[in-house]
Amino acid sequence: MERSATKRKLKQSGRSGKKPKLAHSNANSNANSLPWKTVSRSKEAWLGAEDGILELEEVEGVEVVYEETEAGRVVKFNIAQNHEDNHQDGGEEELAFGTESREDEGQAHAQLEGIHSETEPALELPQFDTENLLPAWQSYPLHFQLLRSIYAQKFTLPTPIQSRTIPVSLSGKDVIGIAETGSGKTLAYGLPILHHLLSPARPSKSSKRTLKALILCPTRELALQVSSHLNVCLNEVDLDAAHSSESVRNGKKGKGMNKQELNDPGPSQQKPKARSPPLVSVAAIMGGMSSQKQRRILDRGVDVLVGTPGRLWDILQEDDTLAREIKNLRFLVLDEADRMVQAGHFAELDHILRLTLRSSQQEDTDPEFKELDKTKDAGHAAEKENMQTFVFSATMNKDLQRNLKIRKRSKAAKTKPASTLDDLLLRLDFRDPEPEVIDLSPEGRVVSTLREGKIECLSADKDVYLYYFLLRYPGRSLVFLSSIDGIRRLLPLMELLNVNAFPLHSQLEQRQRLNNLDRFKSSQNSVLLATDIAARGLDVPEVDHVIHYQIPRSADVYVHRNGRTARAMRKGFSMLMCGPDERRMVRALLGSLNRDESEIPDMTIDLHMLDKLKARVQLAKQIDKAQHKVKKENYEKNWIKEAAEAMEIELDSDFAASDDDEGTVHTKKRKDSAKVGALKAELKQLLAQPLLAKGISAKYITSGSRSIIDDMIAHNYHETMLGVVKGDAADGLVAGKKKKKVLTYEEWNGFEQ
Ligand SMILES: Nc1ncnc2c1ncn2[C@@H]1O[C@H](COP(=O)(O)OP(=O)(O)OP(=O)(O)O)[C@@H](O)[C@H]1O
Repeated sequence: MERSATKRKLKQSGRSGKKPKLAHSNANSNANSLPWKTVSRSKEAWLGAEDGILELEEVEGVEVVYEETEAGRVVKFNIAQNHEDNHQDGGEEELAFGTESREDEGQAHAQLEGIHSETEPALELPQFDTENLLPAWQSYPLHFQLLRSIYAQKFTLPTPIQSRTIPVSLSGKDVIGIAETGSGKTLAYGLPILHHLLSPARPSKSSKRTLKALILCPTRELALQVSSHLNVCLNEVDLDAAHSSESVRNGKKGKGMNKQELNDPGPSQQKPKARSPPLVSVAAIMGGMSSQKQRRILDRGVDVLVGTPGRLWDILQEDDTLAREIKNLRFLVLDEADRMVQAGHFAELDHILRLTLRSSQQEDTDPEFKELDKTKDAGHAAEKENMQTFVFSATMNKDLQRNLKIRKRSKAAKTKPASTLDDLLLRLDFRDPEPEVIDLSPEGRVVSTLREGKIECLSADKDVYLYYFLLRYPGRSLVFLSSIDGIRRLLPLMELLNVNAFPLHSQLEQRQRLNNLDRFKSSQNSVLLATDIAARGLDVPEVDHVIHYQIPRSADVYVHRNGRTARAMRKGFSMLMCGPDERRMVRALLGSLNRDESEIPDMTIDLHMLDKLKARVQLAKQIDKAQHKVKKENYEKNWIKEAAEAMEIELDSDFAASDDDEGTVHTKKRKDSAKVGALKAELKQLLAQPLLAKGISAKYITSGSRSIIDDMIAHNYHETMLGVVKGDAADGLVAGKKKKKVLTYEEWNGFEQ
């Protein structure tokens, strides 16, 4: 049974004592056909604990029956019809990949029976006391559920891109939004979409909910993150817990409100008694996860689908219903659109976008999908006309923005396959004759809270400088390398040096990727060695440093990599490691951002300390080489033997002789591992020795040419490098270079530092 992998049992209902009425399920029914419900998870959950479990599903009121048949023991499931009883129970959990919010009884019940709960409008809409609790959000007429969530997340002020985008989107316009990394673009498009879906229901006769919003993202992590972000806004909020000891009034925290006031917004604004708001279901689909489960979620029907083009196109090729729904979307979002083309999803994205064109734009539509158009009903046709398109990125060139706005779609762009991002975006069929371009990208595309530095060194010395930086400035550091091989080489070195490092690249399994992100996130002093799959959109809170171990291949990549730190107006630091052969690239890269190399100051390096670290790194490299050699020899020998056995051939007498000579082999193996052992012991000793700055005495903290006692008393001593003053990486920048112009968002302070 597919679900047994989770080691959880299906659960019988009836904790209330009443025996549920049972109906035998179809003889062919299997675990997949049961009424699984997805459990809404917190935004952090997918990056959080629980051993990489991404999303949970639960099933209630199911009895497992074993029948002895001639073919053996057969499992059957009986589904209880008494759902009210079932809802009093806990329900069992299972790994899956979709999420739904607000499973109130009526809605879950309706879902089991295939009746959409949007058929009746809500009786009385509850309100939220925006005036007192979120004064800065007062002018945005958002659904109370969203406001409650915004309040619970302590988003006191809308970010600039949110305050510009939300009113425009709510008025029905298409938006092309460009704003710096970490500036809250997800909610800039997410809140208007959710508001529309949560707002008083329009009668719906369909038995299953149909897709209303499609959000396309370039990477799996980003797709999961976006769906989690939206689900957090839909989760039931406990305002008591969210602001237990503090309150927000007039944009200030901690003043003048008590718990009772928070949860009791006044007689006219009581919580609803009769009915919860309409259900909104947000699901994520992406490669690397069970397509069967993702299909099941789609079969149940979702309102908002977040996905990567590759997996979505795979599913679409077999799922005409979904293709039809995409043809009738209410919202289409391209998040980090420019990256999607680079991620090798070009063709898939092109196919998907073609589905969203109106008939008048469809001369070149795939014949496979043309048929689908004939089946659309009048209601869908109206939706199709209404589709709102949102294109968001932190990087989008001005020409493209202008062309998108004036919809410069040449005949060639319509008929030829798209070959560049510009072509692709120009294919978008904006329903709005005047899409709104909101460009808030800062000058030079540098986020105001980001400080930048560089280290110029020989390429062969980068490992030592990196190790120096990581020890000198502890924190959460995201190190970008340009190749997976580079990560594979660097990771064992870091491990041997006791650096808390984890890899992230496309050749890891999805679960490993998420686990590593989780481990990186859960330690305050950790290192993520990543390729550019982590460059876009990833919202890992509080990344202190971004390190460009290798120079990014374009200015956009530099901007997005840097965007993993200094998010939501927090401080952040980015460091370029530049080899002699890379200087030209750095100049070109900064030039294309209208910036000068001299704007990025050098880091000061304590050469005495660097020398000490050099010895450690060299030893670690020796160990790694020796271990690698042993592993390689074993692997090759085994591989040849296995291949020979499989092909039933005899090995060369030399090979066989050397193999037969067990004594020699063992002696060699012993020698090799003794060598590795000795080197490891040597490194262990080196790592145990304190790192002392020049002039510091190891024996007497009050002696030496520089005493560290004062630093110790002031709690300002460096924990690993004794005698070095503790400080941020930005404190280690060589002063006197041209200072970067600091741009401030006067209207938005983000989080408190
Ligand atoms: N109004 C707000 N106030 C404070 N923080 C916010 C607000 N809106 C969103 N955030 C937080 O800011 C962080 C960045 O948001 P988000 O991931 O949407 O940024 P982004 O602009 O899409 O970044 P990127 O371009 O790197 O993808 C998130 O942790 C989010 O929860």
